Amino acid sequence: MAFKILISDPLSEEGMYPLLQAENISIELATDWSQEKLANQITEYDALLVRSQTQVNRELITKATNLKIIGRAGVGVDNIDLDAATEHGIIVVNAPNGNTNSAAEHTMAMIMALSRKIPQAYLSLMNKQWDRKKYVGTELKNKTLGIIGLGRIGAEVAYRAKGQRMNIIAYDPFLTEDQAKKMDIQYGSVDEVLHAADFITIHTPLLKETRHLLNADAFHAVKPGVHIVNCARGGIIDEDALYHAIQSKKVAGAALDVFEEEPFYDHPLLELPEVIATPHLGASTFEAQESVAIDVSEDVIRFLSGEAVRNPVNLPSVPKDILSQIEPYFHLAEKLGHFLIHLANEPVEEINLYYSGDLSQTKIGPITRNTIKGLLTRHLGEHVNDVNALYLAEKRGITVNENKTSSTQGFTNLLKVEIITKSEKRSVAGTLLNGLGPRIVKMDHYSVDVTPKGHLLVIHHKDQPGVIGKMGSFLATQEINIATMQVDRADIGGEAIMVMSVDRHIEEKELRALEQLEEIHDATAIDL
Ligand SMILES: NC(=O)C1=CN([C@@H]2O[C@H](COP(=O)(O)OP(=O)(O)OC[C@H]3O[C@@H](n4cnc5c(N)ncnc54)[C@H](O)[C@@H]3O)[C@@H](O)[C@H]2O)C=CC1
Ligand SMILES: O=C(O)C(=O)COP(=O)(O)O
Repeated sequence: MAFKILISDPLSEEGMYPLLQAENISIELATDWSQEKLANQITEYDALLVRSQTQVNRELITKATNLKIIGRAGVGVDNIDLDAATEHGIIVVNAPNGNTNSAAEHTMAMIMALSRKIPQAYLSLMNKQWDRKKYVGTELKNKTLGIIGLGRIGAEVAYRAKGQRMNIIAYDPFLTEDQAKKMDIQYGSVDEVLHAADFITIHTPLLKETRHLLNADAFHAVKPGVHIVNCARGGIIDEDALYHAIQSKKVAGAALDVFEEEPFYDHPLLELPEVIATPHLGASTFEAQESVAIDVSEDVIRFLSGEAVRNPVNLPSVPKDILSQIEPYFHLAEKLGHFLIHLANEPVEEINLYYSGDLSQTKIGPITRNTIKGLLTRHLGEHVNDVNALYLAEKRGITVNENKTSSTQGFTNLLKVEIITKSEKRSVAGTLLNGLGPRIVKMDHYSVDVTPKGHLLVIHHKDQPGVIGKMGSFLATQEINIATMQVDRADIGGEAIMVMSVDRHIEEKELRALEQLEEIHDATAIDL
């Protein structure tokens, strides 16, 4: 199958090399397309690659009926409606590491340009002014740099600023006092950072909690003469509040790379001589662009080839070593879910998963998602995937419970899936046999040994002589060949089951004809 990839923001050509080399992938550049054209054409594409410009909003996602993956060649995903992507089963991946250095270096360049008024002095010189008094700056040495958000970029900025002999005070909800000590920086709350810092730099994502984090109240709390730097996201600073804080001289200056609305030309902030600005250039280096484009291209290729991605945004990421342990169970889990849903005669209200043996020792979330995907696909179709499976279950009011148990029933690993409907409880259990692959080993309270593959026929019948013969004759008259057969019963002469694998799909009318046989209670065809 050939996949079509649309690239709607400028990506490094060298970084696209993995895509150009991949088989079955065609690329189209849409960097000059309007949002309207994008919305009209997006349905043709399997993957969309963007940076920060393209607005991947709900409207676009709703029209993207074939889209499977959105790749963000960079960190911030605030231009992508993640909820809409998840609801539509579209995985979002980013490239979180490739531009860290560049963003940190740009931040340092901004801090230094701001402290020494380099852009203003340059402009003045270009206007044939030789003004040495007006552009007297401040040293960084022994000044305090307040960092809000000490993630990848914030930490790199701290490291570099220490090279400038600055004192660092930082706040991050994940930063402990111990960690701060190890990094030889001071730990502080947001208020403490605001009070102590001569320069404040922000390195958080734009979230509900960080929107207008630096607002009029914050500018009220800062040290007079503070310099503000934002190379993270527009919207974290309230631009009007910053304008007033600079006008009132509470804030001495600001260096801004990002803005609430981009492109950003007409805001009064840009008319203030204390403000220096760049047009969102933090990640714009050859090195960073090549790196993020390679990372995101490789993840898109992995995903389209059915492999696990490295940098998922709307799925919890799983460390590589754990993923290699659990990936073999994905197939078993999906087949168990798909098998079990055929046994439900009423809407499912609850799904319980019981993990035992080796499985009780590992990360089970991704296995659960694959089980639910298998279960829901029967009625919801192929758009269910491990990105939206849990969301779709929840939307339908189905409760999903995961349990780890010690009861292995003799297997080294066992996954039992149970569904509860208004009036019944049905279950199926499977294992991964070393070297032999997945097996279904239990159906309700019956023991079986079935490879979850191909066309299966499940029969509930009365345990009495001749039933198997009758079944065989009936199938023979329909020219249905039996490949394997399993039988189990509760008690002699009581309720029994047969699970057969057969060579073709069994039609509904053939199932109903089977049920006309006296000893057969019900017959279900399951194609796995
Ligand atoms: N200007 C540019 O071109 C670039 C901008 N960025 C932006 O820089 C920001 C940081 O990127 P990374 O360091 O890679 O991300 P990261 O995820 O490694 O770090 C973000 C940190 O912010 C912290 N945080 C979250 N809420 C907070 C709050 N309320 N107060 C304080 N800290 C909070 C998190 O705990 C995390 O440690 C992102 O917004 C990203 O989009 C990234 C690359 C280039
Ligand atoms: O990675 C990020 O978050 C950035 O802001 C970089 O944005 P860009 O890819 O240069 O449009």
